[in-house]
Amino acid sequence: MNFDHILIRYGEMALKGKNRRSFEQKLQRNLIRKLKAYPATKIKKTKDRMYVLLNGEDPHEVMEICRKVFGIHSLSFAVKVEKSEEQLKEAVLLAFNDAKGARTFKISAKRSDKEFPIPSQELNPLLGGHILQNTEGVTVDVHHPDVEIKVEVRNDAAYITAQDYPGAGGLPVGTTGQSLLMLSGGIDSPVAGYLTMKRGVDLEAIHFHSPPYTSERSKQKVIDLAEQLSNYGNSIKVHVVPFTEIQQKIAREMPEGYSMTITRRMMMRLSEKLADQRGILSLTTGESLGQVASQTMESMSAINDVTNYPIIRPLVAMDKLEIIDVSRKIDTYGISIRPYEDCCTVFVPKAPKTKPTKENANYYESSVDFSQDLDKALAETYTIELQDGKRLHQEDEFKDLF
Ligand SMILES: Nc1ncnc2c1ncn2[C@@H]1O[C@H](COP(=O)(O)OP(=O)(O)OP(=O)(O)O)[C@@H](O)[C@H]1O
Repeated sequence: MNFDHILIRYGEMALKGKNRRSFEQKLQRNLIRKLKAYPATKIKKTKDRMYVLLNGEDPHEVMEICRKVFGIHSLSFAVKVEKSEEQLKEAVLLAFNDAKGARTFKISAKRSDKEFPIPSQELNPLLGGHILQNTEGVTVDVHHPDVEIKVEVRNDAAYITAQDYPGAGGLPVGTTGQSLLMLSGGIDSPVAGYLTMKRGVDLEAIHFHSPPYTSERSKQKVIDLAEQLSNYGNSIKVHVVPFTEIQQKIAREMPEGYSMTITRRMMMRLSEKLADQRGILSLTTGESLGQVASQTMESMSAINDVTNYPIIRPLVAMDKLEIIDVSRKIDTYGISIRPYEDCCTVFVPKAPKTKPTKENANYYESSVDFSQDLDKALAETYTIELQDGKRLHQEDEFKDLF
């Protein structure tokens, strides 16, 4: 005997009133897409739940994928069996054994089929006794069990549900619009992307690359990060912007103390232009208050001054250690700490202004025309697409988008 379906419980989505139907449909579509490699699976919706029918696919592999899909509060394996004592016993033991390390359990049986000869009060000790006989060092705890096994004897069959696995939470990706993630090779921006997706946002990413100062390997690192992020949402297009000439011009013609602020302002301008071309309504960054010179209140104000776009900063109130915890959980940490330089670290001034003003930045920029450089960088931008942890398209397939 093995589990034949996975029960999916919604979280916050259940609160969404009138929009609930469209949230459910999005979740269903996202699940179907993520489970493409398991073609026998089917998704079934009932009034307040969803089920993945496994039809012989590996339960644990499918569970791993479902646990990364946003919009799910918790999941459990379940098995449908004939209404016989033998089958019920086998099924509860299967459910108990799935809860690795559980030392205590509780059976909660319900019998809606009153024709079934064993009443619920008798089912609990009967099935519990079977688990006790077939395990060692395990006890029943009806108040705080490690695992609660639910048994429902219905008219058509009996259903046994095993332990709860926590889901990824949040809202189904694609229900709250799109954002352009400014993705560096660092620890923070991939985490910001993950948390933004968790709020139901579909991501595209922009990366500023400065060859030969930054290497192919540093670009590859960013692609690997986006690839990893694509496991959690829809496909992610990474737009790679050649940024060398702009950075050289800043280094040549702007006061050194302001070069970092002005570099960021150019990145913002380019990101806004690209988002606008793509019909995307917000930007997302990995900025967190107070971490580095570019993230003081004054810096953020001077950088933000060049755009009216809403900027999502999911990390703004998080500690570095909290950010690292998330990056470990989502498997981006190992990629982020590869030692390849980012364009900002290559050109970093010895003493960046920690309290720049927008007035000064505007004044310095007004003496040099950057508009053609920005247009050129955008015209030479190319795109790579990642889906479900794999690269989808070659770079030049998207050239005609710009
Ligand atoms: N080369 C880049 N391409 C795209 N976005 C970038 C790049 N460099 C920085 N950013 C954006 O600016 C934000 C702030 O960068 P900064 O270098 O100040 O901070 P950080 O803490 O090092 O961030 P991260 O860990 O994400 O690199 C990043 O989180 C990212 O969103």
